[in-house]
Amino acid sequence: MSVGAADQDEIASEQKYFDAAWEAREHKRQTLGGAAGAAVGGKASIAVGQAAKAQIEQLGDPDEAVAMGRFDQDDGETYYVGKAVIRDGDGELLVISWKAPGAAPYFTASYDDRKGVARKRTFEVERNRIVSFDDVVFADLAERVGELTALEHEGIDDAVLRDLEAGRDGEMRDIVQTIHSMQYELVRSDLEQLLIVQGGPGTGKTVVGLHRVSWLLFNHAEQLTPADVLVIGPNPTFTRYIRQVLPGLGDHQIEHRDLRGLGPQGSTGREEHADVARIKGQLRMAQLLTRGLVQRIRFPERAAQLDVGPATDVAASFDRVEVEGALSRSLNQARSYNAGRAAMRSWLTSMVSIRARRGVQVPSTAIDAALERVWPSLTPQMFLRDLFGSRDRLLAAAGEDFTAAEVRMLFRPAAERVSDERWSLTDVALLDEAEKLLNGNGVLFEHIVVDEAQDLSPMQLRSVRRRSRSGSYTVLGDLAQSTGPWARDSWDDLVRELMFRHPASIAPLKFGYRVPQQVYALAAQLLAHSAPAVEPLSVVRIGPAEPDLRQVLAGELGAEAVRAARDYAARGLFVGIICADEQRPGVVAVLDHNDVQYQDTRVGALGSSINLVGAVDAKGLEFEAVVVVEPQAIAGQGAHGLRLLYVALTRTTKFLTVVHSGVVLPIPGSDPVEVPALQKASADEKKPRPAPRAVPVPDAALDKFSADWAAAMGVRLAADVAAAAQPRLWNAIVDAFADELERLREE
Ligand SMILES: Nc1ncnc2c1ncn2[C@@H]1O[C@H](COP(=O)(O)OP(=O)(O)OP(=O)(O)O)[C@@H](O)[C@H]1O
Repeated sequence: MSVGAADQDEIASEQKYFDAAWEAREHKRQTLGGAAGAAVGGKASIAVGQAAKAQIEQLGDPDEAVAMGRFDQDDGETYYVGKAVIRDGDGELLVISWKAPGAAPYFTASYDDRKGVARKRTFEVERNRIVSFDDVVFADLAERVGELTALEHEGIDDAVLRDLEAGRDGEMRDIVQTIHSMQYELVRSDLEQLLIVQGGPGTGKTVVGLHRVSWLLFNHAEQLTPADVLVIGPNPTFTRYIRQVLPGLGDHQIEHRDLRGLGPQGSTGREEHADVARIKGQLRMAQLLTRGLVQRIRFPERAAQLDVGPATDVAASFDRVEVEGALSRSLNQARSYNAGRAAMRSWLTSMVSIRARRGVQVPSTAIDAALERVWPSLTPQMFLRDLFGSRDRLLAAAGEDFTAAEVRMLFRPAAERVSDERWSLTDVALLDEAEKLLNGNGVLFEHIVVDEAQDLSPMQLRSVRRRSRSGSYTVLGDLAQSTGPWARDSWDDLVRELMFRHPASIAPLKFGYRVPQQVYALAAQLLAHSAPAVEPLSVVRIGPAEPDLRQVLAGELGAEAVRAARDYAARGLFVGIICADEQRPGVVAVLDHNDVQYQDTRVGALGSSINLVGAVDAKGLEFEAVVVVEPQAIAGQGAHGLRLLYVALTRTTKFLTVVHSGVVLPIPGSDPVEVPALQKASADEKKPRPAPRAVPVPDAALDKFSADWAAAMGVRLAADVAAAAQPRLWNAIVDAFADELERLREE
């Protein structure tokens, strides 16, 4: 219930409390600011200054309200809950942090399990001024249990609905004030696990993942610093959309990366056929790369010996047997290609100094030139360009794992210069693999959040896995939105690829916060055809309008879409035009012809008014009004086009216009799907909450990982040893794997 005029006294008294807390917080900010400013020379002084700065950041914005709610316990105690803890001059707690265990009742109390809470109050504020508040008195709810709406049953109160009505722009906001108890349980669940959050569009997966990071940093400060956390999203636009959430929660310097840049070289938009993308996403590519790289280490064909120094003045010579012996030893002892190369260089340097004529100084360039002939210096980009640009190299590296046809598909002419080579999204994971083979593992993270994880290929998962120190992840995704070459119908393979050391669990989120009832009723018609195993979600609110379905001639799709978008924008709404690739030029032509200001999200950011978004890139984003152009074309984009259309139709928080040339939902005649609507459901329809599903950890999880590693490193090559031209070298490779396995076991 909301306050009326009679509650003004109550607001005034609350305001006094807010004012006092604000004074205390700002006083602390000033004191800390003084400490930060005074920290000039000296290590200790700088450390104090940095600590002070970090504390200031955690206080949040001076304009922000000191608290978002409070709860009154049965024992008469009242706690105000805010983003940061605030104490008065005597050290008395005025506000507790939402992340503190003591704040849990604010999020978890319900009418049937009050957790000792009599009343929960949620404030509506403008800066630090209280405008209104909503009270939930749990005893009242329990008394009227028979009359409760389904929303009240589920603990979704007026404050949530009010929050959802708020305007949207190009940046995601935090939801601290209204985190639902199911979301809160996920936010605070164990650090030491692979947690997979499966939920339909707009169920709050992303916000849950980000709030979980903030909660974990606060509650596991001894184990986790901001530098230990990595957040991975699908593309740069999405990363920009979410990147203010954690700073808004007081957590700065957390690394955000996107799949297009998760490696030593980002994607530069190379297009490739889905079949090629599919091959390149498979784990056997790791073996191909390993073999391809090892094959770069060899005694020069047809050469009788390896000479150091110019032909006219050779300083030292080595025969095939001794060079191959040295190559084997160097490879055997090394953890990476470049570490082996350094070992080989040391050997050459010391041997040359022994063999060179007394008094002759052999320049290091001569040693480098000889080394280059047997063990070339490579970057990931050089290595992959050479490999994909040579049928012979590909065939040799493919071994028996790839058919000749597959090798032909992998081949592409190499660009003249490495810097001109264009890289596809799937290349990024291969470049990352190459980087690991060349230089060993890079920075490791204690906790990794992976958003929109439903589309990741095994090679991309391997890229993620490589960055994990301990197997602690939060994976967010929706199987019903899984599209592309790696569309999946279960999380099993992802668990297999990512899990080590810690157990895995899959937890559902089922309440749809973003999409209004009328819009979801349309989108959910697709589910039975596109993802029959996935339950439609329960929508928490009714929107302002039915979907606006506009049929036009095929040639007028762009014009009508732009007209609809401009009308929405003229009303001050944040708009997304979502279309298939084939419709894009038509829409762009109309936008440009009419001088419409818009942002193309392909360039990596959202604008504040009209945005043009590809159906794939729309994943994870939301707008106040969405114009979906020609659903049939979106549905025709790839094998999981209906899922892509489902994504497009579920991006709006308020209005949806579908501009089509005849078909709104391109599915064979089907019965309408009953969408569970919390707004409409009666009280006794309350369903039990699904519990997180634990995925048992196979005893052999670590062994399995080791086996994968061995396979990827090419242990299967053992079979090739007999046929190999350089048996000693191959034996060394196999020995090197044994070494790697041993190291992994120790880890
Ligand atoms: N408890 C909540 N209170 C208020 N708003 C919420 C709550 N949970 C989610 N939302 C809002 O719902 C919208 C969707 O959230 P989010 O993007 O995290 O969903 P998602 O499940 O990741 O969606 P998608 O599957 O499309 O990626 C956001 O605007 C978010 O702020």
